[in-house]
Amino acid sequence: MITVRNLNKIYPPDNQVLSQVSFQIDAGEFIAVIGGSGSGKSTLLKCISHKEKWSSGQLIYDGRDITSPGLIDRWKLGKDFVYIEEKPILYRNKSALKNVLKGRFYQTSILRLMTGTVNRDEHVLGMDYLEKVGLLDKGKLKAGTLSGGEQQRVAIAKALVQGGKILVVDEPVTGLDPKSVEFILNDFKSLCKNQNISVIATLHQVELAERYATRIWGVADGKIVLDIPARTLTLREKQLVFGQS
Ligand SMILES: Nc1ncnc2c1ncn2[C@@H]1O[C@H](COP(=O)(O)OP(=O)(O)OP(=O)(O)O)[C@@H](O)[C@H]1O
Repeated sequence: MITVRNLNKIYPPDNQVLSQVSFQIDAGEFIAVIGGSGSGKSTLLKCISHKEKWSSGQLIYDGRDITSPGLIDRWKLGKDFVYIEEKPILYRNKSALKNVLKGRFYQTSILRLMTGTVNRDEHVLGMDYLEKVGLLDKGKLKAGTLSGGEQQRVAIAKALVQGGKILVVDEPVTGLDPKSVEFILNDFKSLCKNQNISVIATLHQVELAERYATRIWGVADGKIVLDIPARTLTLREKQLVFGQS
């Protein structure tokens, strides 16, 4: 579904953060990205989701080379690839439901976008997605009053309403309590399995990557040095990714 060849990212003037990164991603994969601090994980995620401009590299998506996307390709990239940051940007004073429905941007008329009105069908749709992430009873609450884990789940529901096919999520469970961690990672697992969505998420705890993901990427010095189906890593593999300690 996605093929990336020789992706390079250089921050000016000469900080090469990603070097010659190549990979393929299939629909339905849950890829956990692990690696030491400063190894380039976030930069890789931002490049995959086109939040950051690439310095060079080739991108093939759904069989089309869109390395230099035109207007329509850019629209498709914006709809299909959703980047969710550690602390998702939500409208804090708007309800969880209204935040989720912001994902309808790509399907809503300009008039309704401007007036912010929500019709019955949209209301039901938004509540359906809130139910999928276990927040049915929180739809009316202001996003700013929700916990960190609940805000993450609102952002996930919004991405699903948008019709996102590739969720790129930076540190989705950092700082969350164990119950929220389990909820979110199980949610990713079932989205991949049941809806063929691909999830690429950085995880700081190797055990979580081993337990929940289908594939593990280990990043060191701006390269993917480990790319394996998820399983318990050997000591040697951990050393390859994190160095000797
Ligand atoms: N906007 C930027 N401008 C210049 N350099 C940057 C920028 N963003 C990241 N970098 C550099 O890229 C390198 C990798 O950063 P990145 O955030 O991708 O690492 P990371 O593996 O996600 O780290 P962490 O686990 O600590 O979040 C760092 O040396 C950082 O200073």
